[in-house]
Amino acid sequence: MEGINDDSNRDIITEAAAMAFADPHLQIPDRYIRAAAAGVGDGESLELAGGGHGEAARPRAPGGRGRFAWLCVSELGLLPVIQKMKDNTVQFFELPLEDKNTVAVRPGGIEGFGHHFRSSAGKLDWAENLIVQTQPFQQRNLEFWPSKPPTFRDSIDKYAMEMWNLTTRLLRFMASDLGVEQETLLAAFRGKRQTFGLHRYPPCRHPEKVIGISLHSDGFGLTLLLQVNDTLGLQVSKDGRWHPVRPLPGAFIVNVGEILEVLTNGRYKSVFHRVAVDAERGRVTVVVFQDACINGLVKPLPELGETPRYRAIGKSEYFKGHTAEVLGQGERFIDTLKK
Ligand SMILES: O=C(O)CCC(=O)C(=O)O
Ligand SMILES: [Fe+2]
Repeated sequence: MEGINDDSNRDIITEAAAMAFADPHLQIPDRYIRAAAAGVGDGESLELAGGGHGEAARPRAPGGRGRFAWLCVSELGLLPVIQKMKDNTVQFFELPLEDKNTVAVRPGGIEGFGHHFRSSAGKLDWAENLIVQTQPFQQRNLEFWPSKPPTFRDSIDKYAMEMWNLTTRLLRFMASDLGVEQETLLAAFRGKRQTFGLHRYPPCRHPEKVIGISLHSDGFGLTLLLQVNDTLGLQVSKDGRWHPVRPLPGAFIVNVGEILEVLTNGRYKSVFHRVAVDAERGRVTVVVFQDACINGLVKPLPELGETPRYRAIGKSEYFKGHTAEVLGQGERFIDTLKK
């Protein structure tokens, strides 16, 4: 299977990639970024693959407007915080079930440990997850923050802060790309929810019978995904085929959520993805979701100066609609908002 970040895909470099190098506000040192673009979604999407070690490859052929759907940025000096988060996540999942169940999700609840995603694709769900809300600070519910391993809460706290910092850098870059004031985009995300999804996909000797997470697109604004190990699993849908996203050491995968698609009036696309399970090796990921809205509404940024392609909708109605989307059905709630 062709991977979206394979060399064969590296010739579709967009304007946005070029801007990643040019924008001083992003403050990502050149050496940490190699730009590569991948034809995710409609073929114009952008991927920045974080190398972190080698020389930065300059964008080769700036072309069309940058719509970035999938982006990797490397370490940014966060290494100790990232490493601690990875270690503690693995240690948590290795605990006996009774320990993990001290923070078990309650009936009808969202936060906590358990099996959070139910597939409708006729396959067995093969994952365990811990979901906790980390921002706003006042909404933290420490009942669901594991006390084992002992440094876990501190790791989550520090990682939460760093992921918000990274989000603001990315949003500044996106604002430049979109031609709006940075504050316009930042304001849509500032003070909104930040939620952690920690996932473990154990190996399965019959991988074709199980699924880690079924086909879906993310419902929040921005997703920052960190792979703890290099087991393959994440796949992106493009042109009716599934493409594996190969993990790059020291890199995040940044995924555009449906709310960001609406905010950008469809310029950035939210992509369908799913998680397959490996026959031999387990896989662990740390996923951070950043929520966004404009004065309680999900709608295109008026500052874009464009005719809105999606109708405005209240936040709670949006989440009701998105949650009702059936995993694995390949339908997106935001498509029903299109004018
Ligand atoms: O674990 C992964 O690679 C992806 C998880 C994911 O898609 C999600 O949490 O929304
Ligand atoms: Fe996802």
